[in-house]
Amino acid sequence: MAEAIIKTENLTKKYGDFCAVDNLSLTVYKGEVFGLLGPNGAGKTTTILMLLGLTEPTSGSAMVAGYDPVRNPLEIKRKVGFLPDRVGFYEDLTGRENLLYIAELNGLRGKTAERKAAEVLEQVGLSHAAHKKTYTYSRGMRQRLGLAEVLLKDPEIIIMDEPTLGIDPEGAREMLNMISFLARERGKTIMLSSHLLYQVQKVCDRVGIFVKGKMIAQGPLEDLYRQLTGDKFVIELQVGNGNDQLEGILKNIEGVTSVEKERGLYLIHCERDLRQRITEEIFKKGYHLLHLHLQGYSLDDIYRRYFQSQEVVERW
Ligand SMILES: Nc1ncnc2c1ncn2[C@@H]1O[C@H](COP(=O)(O)OP(=O)(O)OP(=O)(O)O)[C@@H](O)[C@H]1O
Repeated sequence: MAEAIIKTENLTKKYGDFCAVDNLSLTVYKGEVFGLLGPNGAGKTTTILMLLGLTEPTSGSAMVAGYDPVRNPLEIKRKVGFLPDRVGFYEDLTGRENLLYIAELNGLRGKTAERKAAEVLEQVGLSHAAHKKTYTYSRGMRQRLGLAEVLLKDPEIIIMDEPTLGIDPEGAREMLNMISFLARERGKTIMLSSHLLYQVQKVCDRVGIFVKGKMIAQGPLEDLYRQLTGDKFVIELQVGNGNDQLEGILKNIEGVTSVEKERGLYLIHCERDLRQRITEEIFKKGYHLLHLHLQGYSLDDIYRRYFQSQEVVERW
């Protein structure tokens, strides 16, 4: 069975009467990428700060890599690397010099420190900029240098607050690839927070969805999607020459459970992925296919359903 490496029970943080994190109970397993997802102000950063022992919970408890962040903040600092959403450096030093400084603070010196700095710079794709002063770095480069700093410590767990925020799409993709690599190839456990749902969904094994301090759902995206829709598959179809018979034709396909029509788009609910079968049938009947799409386990779909329907949010 997978080993829990982060576990919180009824973790709560109040600022006066305002509850920033409300009875959070979550488990993150060793080696997984867990996404803490939700809009701005949902309580993601506050949760991270509690896990790092940087702010005390009002009530509830947390266990991170076997330690209680309130009682053992130094152990947590040793085991957990943290990449904040804005990383600070000594701007007049080069990337490499900044790393050597951090290496020294972590007890690494001389050739060992230099070797390690070169290694992590290589890992984050910054070798070419190692000798440039950090004030010349772009935001994406700063994030990568921040990650290099984290990797110097070789932590068991890496927590990242909005790792792709403000980075161009190419840079964001590279950052996400690095996250995947660190989890899959290096066995790191990664928790990241984000409100950029479509971006991070590809790398997260499981996600927790946060709204107004409450975690309203957690699990693999696929499960969350199924819980929400109750369907296994929904296929969108649009044809150029639809007529009254089409709905009946679609309903008659074996495996189709129901068909809805929404502004010229047919939503075909099916027991399995019937795209090929549907395509064959509509061609056979002489319809012109304009659009055929299997609604995926997209976080955007989940986000829309949870957040944009005020009714649902209130119910939760
Ligand atoms: N020190 C504080 N004092 C009072 N309220 C705070 C404090 N820190 C955070 N909050 C409030 O707690 C709520 C949660 O903030 P938090 O930063 O955890 O959200 P978030 O999900 O990380 O969002 P963002 O991405 O915008 O940082 C917000 O409404 C914020 O204004």
